[in-house]
Amino acid sequence: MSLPQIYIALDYHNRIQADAMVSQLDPTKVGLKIGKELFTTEGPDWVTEQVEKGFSIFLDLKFHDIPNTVAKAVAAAARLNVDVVNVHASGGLKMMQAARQALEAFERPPLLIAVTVLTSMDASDLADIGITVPVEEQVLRLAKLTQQAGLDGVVCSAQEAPLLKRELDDEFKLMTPGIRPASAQKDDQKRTLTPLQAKQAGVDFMVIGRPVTQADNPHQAVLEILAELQQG
Ligand SMILES: O=c1ccn([C@@H]2O[C@H](COP(=O)(O)O)[C@@H](O)[C@H]2O)c(=O)[nH]1
Repeated sequence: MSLPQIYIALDYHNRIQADAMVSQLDPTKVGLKIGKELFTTEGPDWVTEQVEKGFSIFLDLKFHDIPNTVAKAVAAAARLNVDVVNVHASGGLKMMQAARQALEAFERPPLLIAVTVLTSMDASDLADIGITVPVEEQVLRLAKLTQQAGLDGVVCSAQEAPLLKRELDDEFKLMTPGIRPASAQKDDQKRTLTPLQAKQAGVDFMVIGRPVTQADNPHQAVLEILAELQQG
């Protein structure tokens, strides 16, 4: 089964808001990205409801812990029949290998990807945590480590897609948040591209949240993004 090109980030506090949004979305056109806030409030049953409606789900819980804990968390996520799960690459090689191994028992495992450098960070944010190399270098380093651990791809900015597609296996998937239509505000995102630019940069999947969820007409906002992508 092929996965949708766009995942809508449902950063809502509870199911009342999220259900209202989901009812405007077409599971044949977009997937849903469920993150920490909604998952913590509504839990796995709400995720299962969305799977049963036919949506492809990216469960974006960004696990980052000791290898044993992450392996068990990733397996628990896979039992929800979601299509994509993730960890933080900065958890290290052994943590990622343990996560990979935990999915071996599944007949149809989700894609397992790792966050490189959050799209809300730039070089000065990296310097704050002691990383003084350019952002692209750090993203590439973590992406190579992720590939070495046998994962399926990374979360990165679309800005890094040309570099990663050049340096890594073409099958290695790129999931890119920080997507902003030209008219949208950047919010807390620092490394952004428009949907069309991201497509032309070679990304596999895009995550789009506020430009859709905060739009006056979310359904129309999705249609406009899909139309933009048809151009490229
Ligand atoms: O590097 C990352 C990793 C994850 N995210 C998540 O994607 C969405 C983006 O939402 P927008 O409203 O389009 O900014 C959000 O849920 C983040 O948790 C990311 O932005 N960057």
